[in-house]
Amino acid sequence: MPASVHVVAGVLRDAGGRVLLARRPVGKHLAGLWEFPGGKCDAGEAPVDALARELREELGIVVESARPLIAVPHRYPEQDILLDVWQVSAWTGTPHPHEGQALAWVEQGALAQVEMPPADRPVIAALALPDRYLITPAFEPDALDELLAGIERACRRGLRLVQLRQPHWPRARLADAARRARDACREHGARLLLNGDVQLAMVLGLDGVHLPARIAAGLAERPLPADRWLGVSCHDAAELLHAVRIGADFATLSPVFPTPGHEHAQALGWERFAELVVHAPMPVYALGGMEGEDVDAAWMAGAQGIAAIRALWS
Ligand SMILES: Nc1nc2c([nH]c(=O)n2[C@H]2C[C@H](O)[C@@H](COP(=O)(O)OP(=O)(O)OP(=O)(O)O)O2)c(=O)[nH]1
Ligand SMILES: [Mg+2]
Repeated sequence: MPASVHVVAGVLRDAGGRVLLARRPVGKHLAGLWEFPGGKCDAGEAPVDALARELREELGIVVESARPLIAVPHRYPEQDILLDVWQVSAWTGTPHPHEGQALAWVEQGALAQVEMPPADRPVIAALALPDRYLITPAFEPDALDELLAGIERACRRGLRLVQLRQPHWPRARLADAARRARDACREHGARLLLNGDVQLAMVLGLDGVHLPARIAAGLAERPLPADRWLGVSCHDAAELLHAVRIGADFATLSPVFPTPGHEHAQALGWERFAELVVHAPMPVYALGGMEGEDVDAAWMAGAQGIAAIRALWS
């Protein structure tokens, strides 16, 4: 089988946060579909250089600053590609269609309705997810108020994705906590996922669920509708593959570094983390021993960002 084609593409946003899409010209692979501008890396060309060249050729702009967003391996009947998408945060010049292609600035929330190539699905998820994912620390059931105060504080500090995780709480108490956490998160425009309990998450109208690997392992298909978020905890290549199979929107992969309570687990390190993530066609958060300042390292290793308990709680 031929090696996969490395394709780089850029996400450009206007002042209102809309994203630039280009229409693939007639006669090309996937003609007529809307894509993030970009194209194939030349032999031996670094991805960041290919990105700059493609955006100069196709749009007439000069990239000043960019960082990796997500790389999606995808198998088309015609060829395998690695769709390597970058967030372009600064450029000079004004994007013009240098190759006769139609251009459009599209609201982030409307991207899912646009006809894009199938490889772009996970990119839309990556754009909708933040770069920090808070997992709540363990509390005693009688410390519900303290837990909620912490969630409030986290939301006020700008956290926009929260996993409520209290695996040992009685269900009624957990339901109380989830209801109140849901309202607190909503008020701040943050999303709340419940660890482990699909049914309770649906009954309470939460934004989604996060499944431990052992629960995900027992599923053959996605356990909740497409309009909710499904995250899965993964620790190796097989678990990532299974998460993709059951239609997860994103995963955590851990432990990147050793953490208290998980001393027995072999830490991956960034290098192994990156090797695993590049095969996963979904956003993956780095988890395990993360500090706030690890976000950049996580991006460079192909992650969506970091997931953490301790570092994002206080
Ligand atoms: N640029 C881009 N390509 C995408 C996206 N999604 C997706 O599946 N692709 C696929 C379509 C093509 O098979 C491949 C990109 O090839 P291309 O034809 O645009 O490459 P290129 O710009 O270098 O054009 P050419 O010189 O080969 O004509 O990646 C996307 O969002 N942006
Ligand atoms: Mg192109």
